[in-house]
Parts: sequence; structure tokens; C-alpha cells
Amino acid sequence: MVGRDRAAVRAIGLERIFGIGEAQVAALDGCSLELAQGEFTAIMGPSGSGKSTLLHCLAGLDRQSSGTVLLGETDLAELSDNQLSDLRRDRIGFVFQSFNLIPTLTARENITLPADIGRRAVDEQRFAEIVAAIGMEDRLEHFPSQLSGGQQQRIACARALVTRPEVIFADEPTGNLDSRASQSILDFLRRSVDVHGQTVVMVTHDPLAASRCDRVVFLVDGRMVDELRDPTAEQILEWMRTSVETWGR
Ligand SMILES: Nc1ncnc2c1ncn2[C@@H]1O[C@H](COP(=O)(O)OP(=O)(O)OP(=O)(O)O)[C@@H](O)[C@H]1O
Repeated sequence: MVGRDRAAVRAIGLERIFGIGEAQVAALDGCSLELAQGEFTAIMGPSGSGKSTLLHCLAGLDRQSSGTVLLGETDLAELSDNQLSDLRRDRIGFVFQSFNLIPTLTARENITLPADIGRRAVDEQRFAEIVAAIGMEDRLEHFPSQLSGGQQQRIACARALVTRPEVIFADEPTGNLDSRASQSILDFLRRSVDVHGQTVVMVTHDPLAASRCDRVVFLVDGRMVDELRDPTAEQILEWMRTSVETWGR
């Protein structure tokens, strides 16, 4: 696999503090981890352990209070807000639980939106490949409201991939989907890693979804505490059971 050992993203001693004074919460509390290129990584952990906060800091959607995030060789803390927004547009893909499609744009227009905003031509071959992979060739002129949840999420995945981002960040991408639609999203993300060498990072609560990943990292209290390689759903469930005994959550 191309560049599998090189880090796509590195977090070093990340802290993210919300609130002030007595109301302070350390959502991230010295979190360090490396995500290799060309891997599919799941981030898991109990509710409130900092998974979404970590994803947002790694993806340049939020700024850490201290510590370092490197996307490739770029230190995100050194970028202005405008530079960070360019970086999100040019180098990162997002898939959210709530799909986040623009209701007044067709499926086709939603997919090409990041390229259109960046005034870049869409690679027609890439577009055709991705649309075929999500099986949506005959739905491209539909609006989001005319599509099922699973179809909307497939469009959101296509949008995230079309610009060939360095990393795709997905925050519970199957959280709103039934099991069949979830499978097709996971199949698509898996193939984009295996066939195209894409790097994908996904927050999930679902052991079955996480078992499709190459690696699962576990957060507790804002820190990475453990990981599994090539995990099975049973191993992940066992980890979740043990974590309640070890950390009380
Ligand atoms: N904008 C915010 N303001 C204040 N506190 C916040 C904010 N965002 C997150 N937190 C707090 O930070 C901690 C971590 O939140 P986060 O959403 O990252 O956890 P999570 O692991 O993704 O949780 P869940 O699995 O429930 O989605 C929680 O205690 C949360 O209440």
C-alpha cells in the first residue's frame, strides 16, 4: 500500500478546554496519536470522551487550546482563519452524521461543490468512477429531499472524495442510517482506502462499523488509552465491556 507508514495526521499533546473558571471542561487532555496514510481508522470511546472534539481539531474545524496538529507537514496552529479554511477546502473531506447537503442543489451540484468553490475543474473520470461506486448514476439530477437517507449519505461521501483529499474525516457517518445503508457507506469508505489509498478517520459508537477499519483507537477522558489492529467486532465489544470495569465508563 502506497505510503502506508507515513503519518497523514499527527496530534501531539492536544488540549481543548471549553468554558472558564469553575465551569471548565478539558474535552482533550494531552491527547497524542498518529494516523498513517492509506489506513481506515476508527475513533471510539465512551460518551463525552472527546471523540468529536478530537476529530474537529484534527480537521481544522476547531482550534486546540494547546498542543500540535500536523496535517502532513503543515502545523495547523500556524495558519490564519482564511488559510485554515483554504486547507479544509483543498486537503480535507468531511462526512457528517446529518449528511449536510445543500437542499437547493442537485446531487451532482452537491458532489462538485468543493471543487466549484475552489474554482477547480472536476476530473470527469474521477467523478464518473465515484458516482458509479456509490451506484447513483440515475439520481444525479435529484435534490436531497428526493433521496433516502442512505442515498444522501452516499452523495455526501462522493462530495468528500471527489477532490482527492489527503484525509477524509467522518463523524458517525452511519449514525442516522439503517443497517443496509450503513453497510453500503462502509463498503464505499473501505474501497476508497483499499483501491485508492485514501486515508479515512471515522468516529463511531458501532463495533460492527469499527470492525471494518484497519485500526481502532480508544479515547477515555480526552486521551488515547488503547488501540486494536485489524479488530473484530467481538474484540471491540470486549474492550467496551472492560473499559467500564477499568474506567467506570
Ligand atoms: N462547545 C462546547 N462547549 C462546552 N463543552 C463542550 C463543547 N463541546 C464539547 N464539550 C464537552 O467536552 C467533552 C467532550 O465532548 P465530545 O463531544 O468531544 O465527546 P464525544 O466523545 O464525541 O461524545 P459523544 O460520544 O457523546 O458524542 C464533553 O464533556 C462535552 O460536554
